[in-house]
Amino acid sequence: MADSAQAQKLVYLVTGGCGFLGEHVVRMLLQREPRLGELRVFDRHLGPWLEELKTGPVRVTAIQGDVTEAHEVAAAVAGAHVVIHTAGLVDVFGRASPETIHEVNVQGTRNVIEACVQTGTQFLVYTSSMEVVGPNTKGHPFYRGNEDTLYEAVHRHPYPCSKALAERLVLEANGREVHGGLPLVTCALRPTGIYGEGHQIMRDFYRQGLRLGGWLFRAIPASVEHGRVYVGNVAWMHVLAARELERRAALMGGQVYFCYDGSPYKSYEDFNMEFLGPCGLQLVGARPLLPYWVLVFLAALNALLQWLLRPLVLYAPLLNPYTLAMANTTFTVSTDKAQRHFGYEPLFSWEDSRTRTILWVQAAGSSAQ
Ligand SMILES: NC(=O)c1ccc[n+]([C@@H]2O[C@H](COP(=O)([O-])OP(=O)(O)OC[C@H]3O[C@@H](n4cnc5c(N)ncnc54)[C@H](O)[C@@H]3O)[C@@H](O)[C@H]2O)c1
Ligand SMILES: C[C@@H](CO)CCC[C@@H](C)[C@H]1CC[C@H]2[C@@H]3[C@H](O)C=C4C[C@@H](O)CC[C@]4(C)[C@H]3CC[C@]12C
Repeated sequence: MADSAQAQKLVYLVTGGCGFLGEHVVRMLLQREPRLGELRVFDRHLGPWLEELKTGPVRVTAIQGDVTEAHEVAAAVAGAHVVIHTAGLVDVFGRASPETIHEVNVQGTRNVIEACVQTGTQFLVYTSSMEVVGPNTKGHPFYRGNEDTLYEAVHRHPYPCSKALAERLVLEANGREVHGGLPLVTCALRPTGIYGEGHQIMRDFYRQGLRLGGWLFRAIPASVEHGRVYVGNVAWMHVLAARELERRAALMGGQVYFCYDGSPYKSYEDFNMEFLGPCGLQLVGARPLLPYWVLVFLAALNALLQWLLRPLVLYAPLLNPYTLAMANTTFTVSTDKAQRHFGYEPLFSWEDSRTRTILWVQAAGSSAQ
């Protein structure tokens, strides 16, 4: 007799499935979801690596589409059992306009929810962000916080504003009746800063260090702790949450979960050195080389230049008032809610996550030369 895993094959849709996190979610589903019958990968830009997945036992369907186009989303969602909505415009550098960020992150999410309701898809996992909570614009520390920790969430930047609005839409949609009469079950996962294979900012820091002869210069005090999580564990948490939403709908529906693992709490720069150090870079200075007010001045200058140059050229450096505030504010998470609600335990140890990331940085760095 066929067991239940064989009896019911499910159709999953991953929006943003060709992004940094999305690719890991896609690969994780193929490796670790026994009930997977078809995997739809929806993205504005499809990756060539998808081709190699099409030869495996699970049907992989690549769909080029835009989450801001409601009809494209509805066509992709129709017939899917589960949607993992990870597509988003991640921009804290001022590359995209606030309107575009809102359109993709908020309207795009609204389109996904409405598509679920119209077509009868019952389970929706949303990739939110720690930034729906903080760090806030006042620089208040969030130290080993959990989902119930009181914190003054004050957003001004378009990216966290959009993620907070989108998360609220997803949570409020929990319980809505979908086509066919069943209730929609939703939850939101809030990763801290994700790292791992495919992390473009890490690669950029590496290349910058190489250009500077192997040196990086400390700008942030080592005492500021920043939460980070390995991409493989974030992907695993999505797969588990999606799997358990059906069985534990009453418990998980409408809930948020911080996404975390055993990665050490460190400053943003010291954490990056865990990977960049073994790749030959050195971080100069036990303390920041420039006084904080100089960084504030440089960040403000960058913002001014960005505004002045906008009609002519896109000037979007790493340092701006928002990224400086983020890097300079302690924000760390410590929680067992995901473990209690759906049995999440990190799949990759810190040592494993570190080794995998180092190997990737080395390969990404050498391919750039
Ligand atoms: N990177 C992090 O540290 C981090 C932390 C917390 C949460 N997140 C969230 O995780 C998700 C994935 O982030 P990422 O770091 O992998 O970013 P990414 O830019 O690598 O991936 C996003 C993907 O979404 C796709 N996309 C963007 N606009 C689209 C549109 N209009 N229609 C269809 N597809 C579109 C992109 O092509 C890309 O493949 C985002 O929702 C982000 O807010 C990221
Ligand atoms: C002042 C610089 C000296 O070296 C350091 C600047 C670092 C910043 C570029 C990054 C510091 C914190 C990062 C963000 C954080 O990890 C969490 C995020 C949440 C996620 O939803 C998207 C990415 C990001 C905003 C991430 C972006 C880069 C930083 C601001």
